[in-house]
Amino acid sequence: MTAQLIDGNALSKKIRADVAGRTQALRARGIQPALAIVLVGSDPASQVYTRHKVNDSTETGLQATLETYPADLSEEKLLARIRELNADPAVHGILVQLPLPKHLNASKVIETIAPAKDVDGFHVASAGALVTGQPGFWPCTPYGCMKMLESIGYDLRGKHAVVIGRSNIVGKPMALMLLQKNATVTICHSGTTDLKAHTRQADVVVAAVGKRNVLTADMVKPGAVVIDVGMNRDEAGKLCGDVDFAGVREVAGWITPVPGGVGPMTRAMLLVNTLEAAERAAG
Ligand SMILES: Nc1nc(=O)c2c([nH]1)NC[C@@H]1CN(c3ccc(C(=O)N[C@@H](CCC(=O)O)C(=O)O)cc3)C=[N+]21
Repeated sequence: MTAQLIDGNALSKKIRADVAGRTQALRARGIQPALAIVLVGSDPASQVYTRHKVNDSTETGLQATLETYPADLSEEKLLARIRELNADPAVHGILVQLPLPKHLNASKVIETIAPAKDVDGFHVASAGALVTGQPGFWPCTPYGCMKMLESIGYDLRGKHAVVIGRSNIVGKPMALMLLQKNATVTICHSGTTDLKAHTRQADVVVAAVGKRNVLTADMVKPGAVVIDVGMNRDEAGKLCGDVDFAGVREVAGWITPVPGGVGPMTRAMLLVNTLEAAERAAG
């Protein structure tokens, strides 16, 4: 059996079209949804990513401004700028691109963003809202993974989901989202003994480690859904995920590719969150 592909490019296109429609409706009410992206330093990858985010936004009718600051920007100045953006009623979403230069305390910076504008979903208040099921913003990557499961009509109730990775921005929120949909959830990590024993039981595996070949065919139950959050490069410099795609696709029922899987969905969910922030502000 060869797994069916969950096409993140195609799904993100649908989501962006929906965002564009809702954005038009807001604009007709005189409200222009707006995202402020803050980039500190000149890391080339971050420059590419933030440019993508601006283009995605503009294409869907959202307004996005990219503010670039020198790498030696003081924390005091960055926090002051965030407070200004918090207070600006024309700005609905604030995204501070990560990683930040080392002299800046990333948690302090994120906690300074007003939770109502935290479209990345990284603020502790957003994390708390996810834990308790209250309205807030969900981190874009796991949120996008949930949309991928939804797109194939997958009912998580009673299913066993295994998340590999426990980061604050992917693994932990992913587990909570799966739990909210009534899956039985296991979180595996670097301290897990016998990872394969867990993944072989799983109906759904989400690989979010940041290392190649974390999940190979022998670790997957036939027919399982495999979601690959990884973003790595192989020895030829080609973008690849955490999953041995060629092997696992022969065993799994569904699989997400890299590129063209979770990445485009992450970007789409940022647009959804920004629009949602503007809709909430509009009442
Ligand atoms: N505050 C903050 N929020 C973020 O969401 C954030 C961040 N900082 N820092 C960096 C990471 C990385 N990230 C990506 C999202 C989508 C793709 C993406 O669309 N990838 C394409 C491939 C792009 C390529 O070819 O390089 C794909 O998988 O198909 C990549 C990377 C968001 N991040």
